[in-house]
Amino acid sequence: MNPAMRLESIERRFVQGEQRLTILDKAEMTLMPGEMVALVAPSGAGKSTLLHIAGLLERPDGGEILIDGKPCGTMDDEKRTAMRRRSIGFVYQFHHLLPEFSALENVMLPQMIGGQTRAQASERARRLLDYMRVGQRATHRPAELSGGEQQRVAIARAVANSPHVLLADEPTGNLDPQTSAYVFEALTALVRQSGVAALIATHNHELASRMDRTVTLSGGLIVPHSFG
Ligand SMILES: Nc1ncnc2c1ncn2[C@@H]1O[C@H](COP(=O)(O)OP(=O)(O)OP(=O)(O)O)[C@@H](O)[C@H]1O
Repeated sequence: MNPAMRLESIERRFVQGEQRLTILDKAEMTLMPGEMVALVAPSGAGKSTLLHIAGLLERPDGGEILIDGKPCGTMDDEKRTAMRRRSIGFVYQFHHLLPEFSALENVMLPQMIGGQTRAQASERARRLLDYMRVGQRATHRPAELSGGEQQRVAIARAVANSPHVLLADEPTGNLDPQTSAYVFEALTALVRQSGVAALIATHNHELASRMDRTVTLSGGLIVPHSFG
């Protein structure tokens, strides 16, 4: 089986005034299809930076990102955008849904941008919203949904184009513990059912311990993390 994503020798540095920060220093990681990996690291360690690089939103200073075996480092911006739309789904801490569109339309949009017809997009969006148990709220706009419902819609949108890699940055970070557990369960079920490879940054050790493995950032490297 080929890895869904492979990070090779990734480097990322920031210069801020006198300060030179090395966030990633020849960092390596392999994500296999269907694997659910927690990324746990202190604030400021570089979790978002890593997710942005893995998601082709930001270019590293060095190294290579392979999605489904295809190297993305030398792709121009247009090809990277196409690869991102086709192969990568994102979930953020705050849902980032488009406020003027309904839940259904929010899940339809990426599919229509990807070339699906309105009817195809609508059918899949309905199925995904039902699966996430927010089907009854399909016509609601984001402001008319609870925080947990917004996140479940955002997860449905992230997987709408059947990505091979799902990247999530604190997906339950702004939810109360009970809602957080509920949203996490729905996310896990979707990951298991779809076979997508998921890398999920979280501060929640309990949720992290329920994933297949946990990694952290140390000395610019991605290393296995164990609790305790
Ligand atoms: N564009 C930038 N310019 C300079 N420094 C940056 C830039 N982006 C991030 N950093 C620095 O890199 C470090 C890692 O930031 P990042 O947002 O990846 O951390 P994080 O682990 O996601 O933190 P948190 O858990 O607080 O969200 C931080 O110290 C941050 O200040």
